Amino acid sequence: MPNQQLEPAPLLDVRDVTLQYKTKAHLVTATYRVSFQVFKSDRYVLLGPSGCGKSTLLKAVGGYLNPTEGEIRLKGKAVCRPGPDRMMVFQEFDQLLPWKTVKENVMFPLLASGKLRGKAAEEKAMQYIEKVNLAKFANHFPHTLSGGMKQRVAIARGMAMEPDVLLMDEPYAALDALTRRKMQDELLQLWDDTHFTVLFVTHSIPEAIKCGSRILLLSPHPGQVKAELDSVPRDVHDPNAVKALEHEIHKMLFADEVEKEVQHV
Ligand SMILES: Nc1ncnc2c1ncn2[C@@H]1O[C@H](COP(=O)(O)OP(=O)(O)OP(=O)(O)O)[C@@H](O)[C@H]1O
Repeated sequence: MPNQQLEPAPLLDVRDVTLQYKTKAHLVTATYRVSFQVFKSDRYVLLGPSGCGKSTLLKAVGGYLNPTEGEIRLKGKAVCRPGPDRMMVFQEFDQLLPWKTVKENVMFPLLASGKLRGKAAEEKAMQYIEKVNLAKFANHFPHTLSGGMKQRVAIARGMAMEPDVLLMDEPYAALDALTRRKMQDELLQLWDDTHFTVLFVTHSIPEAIKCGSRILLLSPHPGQVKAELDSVPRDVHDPNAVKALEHEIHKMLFADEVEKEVQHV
């Protein structure tokens, strides 16, 4: 038998996906024929200007919105509804249940989905609460935590389900710059520990380069794929390489606007 080198199958395959919202007065096309593939352990970033459909794409991968055109497959199976194999972390701080402690919040989806029960759910929850450095706060209620800590609980809750892919919608958008940087470092540390697969939405170019391994650039509304790039590998500590990629991405994202501006002059 010839020794065939097979390409690994993508974990997530988004193919020619057009997403639309039907309102009473309008039909809004959020993305137009977007395709990309996410492989196991990718830190895959959707990057683009406000309104280009990043959150809508994430919602569709989450199964909350079905494509008008195209198809989304996870491990080869078409996505058509939400499922515990895709856990979503939102940007809002108040995504935790205020009447439950940190531990109870993290246990909640494990119990509600029937994935684990009793002591096993508690142990799994504690394992991830420790990973996000909140063991001391396991019995605290959300209102006693800072915004960054609440966000870590939300991440622990998503990760405890051990989904095939963790979906994060601008998870740090509402944090101050210092906490944001700390949270980005923590995300990367968690990734070093567990190599989870994450699909991450941001409109920050530096955040995409820092946190992502692959970056999909989307055009302004309606979002179409402009390019797909590798980020700067994390073992390359050359600030010039980062600056050069930032510049390249900026040029690609805003090239049309520059052309328009030039025409106006
Ligand atoms: N529920 C909705 N009903 C109608 N139109 C919507 C709805 N949600 C989003 N849109 C529209 O779809 C387009 C894409 O929105 P989306 O929120 O996905 O963009 P985004 O890239 O995530 O933006 P941002 O970076 O500002 O969060 C926008 O034109 C938006 O106005």
